[in-house]
This record gives sequence, C-alpha cells and structure tokens, in this order.
Amino acid sequence: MQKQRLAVVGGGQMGRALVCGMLDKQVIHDADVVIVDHNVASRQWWSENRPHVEVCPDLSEAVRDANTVMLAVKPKVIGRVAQQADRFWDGKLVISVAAGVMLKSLCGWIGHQRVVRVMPNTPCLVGQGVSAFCGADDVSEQDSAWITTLFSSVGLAIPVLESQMDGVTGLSGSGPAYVCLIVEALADGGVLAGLPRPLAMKLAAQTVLGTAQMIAETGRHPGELKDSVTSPAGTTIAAVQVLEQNGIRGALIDAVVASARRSRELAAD
Ligand SMILES: NC(=O)C1=CN([C@@H]2O[C@H](COP(=O)(O)OP(=O)(O)OC[C@H]3O[C@@H](n4cnc5c(N)ncnc54)[C@H](OP(=O)(O)O)[C@@H]3O)[C@@H](O)[C@H]2O)C=CC1
Ligand SMILES: O=C(O)[C@@H]1CCC=N1
Repeated sequence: MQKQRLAVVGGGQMGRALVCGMLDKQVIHDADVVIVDHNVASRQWWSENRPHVEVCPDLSEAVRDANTVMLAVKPKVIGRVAQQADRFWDGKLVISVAAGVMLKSLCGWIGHQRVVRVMPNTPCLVGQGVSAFCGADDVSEQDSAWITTLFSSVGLAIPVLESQMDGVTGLSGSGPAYVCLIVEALADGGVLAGLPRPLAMKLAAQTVLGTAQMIAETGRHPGELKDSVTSPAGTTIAAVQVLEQNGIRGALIDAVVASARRSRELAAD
C-alpha cells in the first residue's frame, strides 16, 4: 500500500480523540500526521501533549504533502475551509467528521467525489469509539479499506447509508454526553447516600462500562439483563420504579431524536 500521510484540519476535541487514539494504536505514526489549527491554544495543546506531531496554522502548507485530509472543524466553517483550499484537493481522499454536512455539499466545495463522511465519537480516544461512514461516488474499495483500517483502530467502524447519518449522530455521535450525564448523576446519588466522591465516581463508571460490555459480549437483551438484577421486593425494583415514574426512557428517546433533528438542521444552516 502507498505510504499514507494524514493532514487533520481542526485539532480540537474530535481531532484529538481520533488522532491520539490512532497514534496510540500505531495505525499512524507521529511522522505521518500534520495537524492544522488556527487556534493558538489548540496548537499549544498538541505541542505539549504530542510533541513529535507536526502542527501548523496554515492549511495550504500542510495539505500539500498529504494523501488523506480529515476535516474536523465545526459544521458552520467547513464550507469556508473546503472552498478556501479548493486547489489542494486533487488526488486526495477527503474525510469529513462534521455533523449534518452532506456528501453532496462536501463534494461541491471540494470539486471531486473522493469524499467520505464519518460520524465518530469521543471514546475513540481510548480505542472504544464507534464510527459510522459513507462515501461518495469516487471512493474506491481501497479507500474504504483505508477508512476501515483507520477508524477500526479506535473502535468499531461501520458502513452506513447517508440517510442513516442523522440517527447515528443522535445516538452514538452525541451519546457519550448522555452517558457522562448518567455517570455523573449516579455518582451524585452515591454521594447523597454517603459515599466519598472518588469511590462513587469509580463505582458509577465501572458499572456503566461493565454493563455495556456484558450487553455487547453476551448479546442478551438489556431487558433480560435488567431482570437478572431485579429481585422480587428487592432494592433494584424500588429504584426502577423511581426511574420509570420520572420518564427516563422517554427522556433518552427524546434526546436521541432531538440530536438527530439538529443534525438534519445543520445541513441547511
Ligand atoms: N466533539 C464531538 O464529540 C464530535 C464532533 N464531531 C464533529 O467534529 C467537528 C469538530 O468538532 P470539535 O472537535 O468538537 O470542535 P473543536 O472546536 O473542539 O475543534 C475544532 C478546531 O478547529 C479549529 N478551526 C476552526 N476553523 C479552522 C480553520 N479554518 N483552520 C484551522 N483550524 C480551524 C478551531 O479553532 P477555533 O475554535 O479558534 O475556531 C478548533 O481548535 C465538528 O464538525 C463536529 O460536528 C463529530 C462527532 C463527535
Ligand atoms: O454536538 C455536536 O454537534 C457534535 C456532533 C456529535 C457530537 N458532537
């Protein structure tokens, strides 16, 4: 395979989770990556935390030598970034991780169809992310294989239809925030019940981690696994009653749908 050089435009939250995760898994190496970020604080973060990765403020310089360019800037600026650099995209595979921004728009700005839209999530930082992707017309099998190699190094990489991208964004793209709220609230509950904060946080995070792993590894339905915790007249059913009275399932369903709706709106912004 041709040697890959990756330029990442936008070294913020998602750029960091992806690149640091990929570097840790050694699917890419320090010398093969350049981060482009106009934000001084962001460039400083890279210099302090990944001192061997090249960082620069200038898009043109970095893109020149890359054969893959990942755009990890906010949806409202991605059009400007893509058009600003339109003469650089020839011969390069372009990846966008921007929520809501459609392949049709990306290809129009970039001027070719070798473009992949990916919706990753922040647990890529620790190799436990999930990234859904779809490609435009000129993405080759070799390109798809490279995308799969890159993103499966930091979690699951799943090809989807573009029409599924808003739902993916609502569920797994935004999902780490919902889970963090849940972990934080569980820890608060532990503190209210008298546990020290560090112990409560450890118990909350490990309970979510272990339960997710149990669901993924056993393939058993979450309802069945919930029943296995719930003794007749026991502690768990008393808590489940409180959660149901407060509409936890409806709130989570509404949250996913609200994020998916916002993703659809971003396409039109
Ligand atoms: N965060 C997440 O969990 C996820 C995010 N995404 C997508 O990832 C993309 C990036 O999000 P996120 O990482 O959270 O955003 P951040 O704001 O954390 O990172 C973007 C970085 O790019 C910089 N930047 C903006 N414009 C330019 C430019 N023209 N040239 C160079 N650098 C630039 C920003 O600087 P400055 O702030 O000064 O403009 C910032 O440092 C978004 O499109 C989002 O939809 C997708 C999945 C999950
Ligand atoms: O909040 C956002 O818009 C981005 C996209 C998915 C997760 N974060």
